[in-house]
Amino acid sequence: MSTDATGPATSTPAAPPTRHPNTQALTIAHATKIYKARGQGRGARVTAVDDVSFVIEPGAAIGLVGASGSGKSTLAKLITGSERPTSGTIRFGDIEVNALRSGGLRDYHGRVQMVFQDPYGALNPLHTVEYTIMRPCQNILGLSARDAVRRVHELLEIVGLMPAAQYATKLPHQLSGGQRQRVVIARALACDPDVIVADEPVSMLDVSLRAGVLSLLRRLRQERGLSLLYITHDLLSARVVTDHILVLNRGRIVERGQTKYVLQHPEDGYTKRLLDAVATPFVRQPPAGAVGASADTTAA
Ligand SMILES: Nc1ncnc2c1ncn2[C@@H]1O[C@H](COP(=O)(O)OP(=O)(O)OP(=O)(O)O)[C@@H](O)[C@H]1O
Repeated sequence: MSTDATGPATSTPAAPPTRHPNTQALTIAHATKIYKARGQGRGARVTAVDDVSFVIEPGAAIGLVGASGSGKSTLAKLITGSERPTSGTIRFGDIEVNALRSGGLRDYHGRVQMVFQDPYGALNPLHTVEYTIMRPCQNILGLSARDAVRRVHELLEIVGLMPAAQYATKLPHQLSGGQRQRVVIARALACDPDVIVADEPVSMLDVSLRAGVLSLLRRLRQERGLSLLYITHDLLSARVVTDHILVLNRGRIVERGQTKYVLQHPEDGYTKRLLDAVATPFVRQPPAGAVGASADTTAA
């Protein structure tokens, strides 16, 4: 993986699928993040993440679930290296994320990619789909312009935007929310990451578009061996894409285990309240053909 972000390497051979099996675990050990509290006077502090430890094994899909303000996004920022923990460590294989500086951090971002909540704000309205996805192919993988275009088309097909040529020339405002989120996911896949951290990736989408994006994430994980950290306040969607779940309350993990088991047998009162806030009968016994069972891969 190139550390040179100055532009495409014109002598790079044909754009191959550069996927290599991910063998690295992402290890979060005793991570704590304390901020100065906003608007609460001098010296006031808020502990956004409090002594959190877990491991994302290669190919695992972990759900990080909690109500608003529980610390989910802060934890995502610590994992992607955009914030440093007050104490504790984040490691990817033998890489200590907190110690990375510009070039190392750029390489790390090639391996651990983020998909944000807002597909409307995540894309530059002036850039075509092709240009948006090409840039990481060139900057991080070092592909030539021609090879990057080829890879863009391959990625558009992977995320179900077909025919790729039709979508490549579009601007964001010409796409639905679900299609935009697929472009965001294609961009995240462009540099062939090992891990995707998806922070509420469907919460801003119309309900009718959510199933398609969730099944895409599930399929990508199965087909490409990606590890996934799926962050949400919505236990139903976590059930669709994750095997294991961590429940976060006020920065602390209050419950963890297999997703299906935790949803059926919650032990912590906070998890029970989160579950009560959704359609409990659905969680316990999903009907055939429900969102969680959908194999939809259409470009919603
Ligand atoms: N930069 C910051 N400065 C001060 N406090 C912050 C900062 N970022 C987050 N916090 C506080 O840390 C706590 C956790 O916030 P965080 O955004 O991580 O929660 P969240 O679970 O992602 O919430 P939401 O689902 O609403 O996005 C909150 O009390 C929040 O106000």
